[in-house]
Amino acid sequence: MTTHTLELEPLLYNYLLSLCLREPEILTQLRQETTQHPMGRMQIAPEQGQLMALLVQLMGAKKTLDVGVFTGYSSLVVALALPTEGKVVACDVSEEFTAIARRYWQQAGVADKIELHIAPALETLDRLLAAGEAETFDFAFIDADKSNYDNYYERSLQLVRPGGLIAIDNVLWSGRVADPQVQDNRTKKIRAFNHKLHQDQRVSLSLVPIADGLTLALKN
Ligand SMILES: C[S@@+](CC[C@H](N)C(=O)[O-])C[C@H]1O[C@@H](n2cnc3c(N)ncnc32)[C@H](O)[C@@H]1O
Repeated sequence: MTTHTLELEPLLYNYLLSLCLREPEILTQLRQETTQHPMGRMQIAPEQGQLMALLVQLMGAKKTLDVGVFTGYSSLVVALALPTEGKVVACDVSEEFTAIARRYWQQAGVADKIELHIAPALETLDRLLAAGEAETFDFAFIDADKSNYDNYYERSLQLVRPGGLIAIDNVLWSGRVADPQVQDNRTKKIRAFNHKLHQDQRVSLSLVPIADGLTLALKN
């Protein structure tokens, strides 16, 4: 979901973008088209996408998970950073949103790297585990329905190899997690999830205050 990095003043945020962003034209086109979409705010921020691409490159990742595709920014930015033989297993429930993603994957020439599963992500992740794919993934990005974050995290923790990375989006939830007055279910779920990860000795942890907050959990 797009939120400007932290509460940066627009002047500083635009400065940051102007000096850090190296967004390929195809991603700029996708971002601009998605901005016009009624649900466009669900798209990740471009500086966050660039960080994810850098992490994938740094790890030499080949096999990745994208939980929550929408119009395809996160899957496309990762697919572009993968080697030719790389693969993204992408999960979403919406044919309508992912039709846009598919169009951009084709245009970018990475459609054959991306395997889209239209089904509740939990079912897809369980099918991957049942098919013996535990510990075969290098990287997972979690950005679907917040009520299932813990389930997606637990499945991803089984699916990534030791030394694999799980990135979880929206963990700062526009600041609502820090406001004790906010007690809706989604906020409470994210808050509880953040507490759990803080204690979770199975991973090394960093909560990166980029966009809407991106937790990085490295499987020990
Ligand atoms: C925040 S958007 C993902 C944004 C995307 N990562 C990007 O870079 O633009 C969340 C997506 O999760 C999908 N979603 C919601 N519930 C889901 C579920 N149970 N299983 C799989 N996908 C789901 C929605 O259809 C939506 O496309």
